[in-house]
Amino acid sequence: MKPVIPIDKSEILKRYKPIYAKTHKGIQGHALIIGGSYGKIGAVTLSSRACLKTGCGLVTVFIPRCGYKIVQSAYPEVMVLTDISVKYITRIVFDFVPQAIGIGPGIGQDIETHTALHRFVKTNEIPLVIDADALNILSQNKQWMSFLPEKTILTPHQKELERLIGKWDSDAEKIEKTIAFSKQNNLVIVMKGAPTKIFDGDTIYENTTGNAALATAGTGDVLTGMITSLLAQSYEPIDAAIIGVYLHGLTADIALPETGYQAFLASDSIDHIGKAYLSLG
Ligand SMILES: NC(=O)C1=CN([C@@H]2O[C@H](COP(=O)(O)OP(=O)(O)OC[C@H]3O[C@@H](n4cnc5c(N)ncnc54)[C@H](O)[C@@H]3O)[C@@H](O)[C@H]2O)[C@@H](O)CC1
Ligand SMILES: Nc1ncnc2c1ncn2[C@@H]1O[C@H](COP(=O)(O)OP(=O)(O)O)[C@@H](O)[C@H]1O
Ligand SMILES: [Mg+2]
Repeated sequence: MKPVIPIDKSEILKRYKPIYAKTHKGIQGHALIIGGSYGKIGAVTLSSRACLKTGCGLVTVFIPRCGYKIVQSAYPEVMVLTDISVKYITRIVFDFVPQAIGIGPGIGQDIETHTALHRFVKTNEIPLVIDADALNILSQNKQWMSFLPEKTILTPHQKELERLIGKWDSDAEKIEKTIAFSKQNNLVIVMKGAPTKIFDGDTIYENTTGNAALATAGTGDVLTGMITSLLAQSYEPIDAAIIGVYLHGLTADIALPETGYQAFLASDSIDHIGKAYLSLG
């Protein structure tokens, strides 16, 4: 097996592109975040704010109708498109071309959402990040994997990973199965945990930032927004995954002296994205 590559500051500086002084929102990338369902609009709200705070120029969310006022009043900077259905996503339609799409936070597993996801993956060619319940739906329909754009980024936590690749008996077997899954389907796998590992075939990266403060609701939704943002800003999928995971962990390291482990919230992660960027110099 190849040596595991640590994701540290030097690895990030090889990939990070500082902002061009004459840039404008029209070339900073337009990201689309698709997700939310009745009671889980918070997931896509967090994701969309994290996406903006990570630097892309425009962010639109596609959500069920029940989330319209929630997202619009929480974050006026985010644009909102709604499904025809009130509580779940049933048909994904949008009238612009995003540079990247993040799908899954809070999307739920209604049967009509399965159909909507199937229709979406069959036709979508835009760089993609898949998380949460969209991963769980994909796990139940593994034949859809062949529709995904190459190097689509999947961000499973351990349970979601198990649903995707099946159970393992040891850490070594988990790694082997994840490499095989990444290779077979030509995917970037962000295996979330402590620490998070990223698989690009048999090349494995291991994050050096982050701490137990991140063990709280919505931090994964934040990560999805951050990686989608970087993808929309024209980073290669592997670079978007690596920089996203590093900055996300760093938000918790920077916040820790202020919040301690217990009082840290996913929103604190978003609030510290700026300082995480500044630490890159
Ligand atoms: N405010 C919100 O609206 C929130 C919505 N969420 C959404 O809720 C839906 C369900 O997601 P969940 O992940 O909670 O549910 P899942 O059922 O997918 O996963 C949680 C289960 O996995 C187990 N597990 C094992 N190892 C784990 C690990 N390392 N990390 C996390 N869980 C591990 C947990 O104990 C639990 O049984 C998703 O669509 C998600 O986006 C969550 O993100 C929480 C916040
Ligand atoms: N003990 C820990 N140390 C470091 N990172 C952690 C720890 N616990 C959770 N995380 C990170 O927090 C995030 C949790 O994601 P996820 O389980 O999808 O949360 P949610 O679905 O609630 O948004 C992942 O990025 C994971 O790596
Ligand atoms: Mg999650």
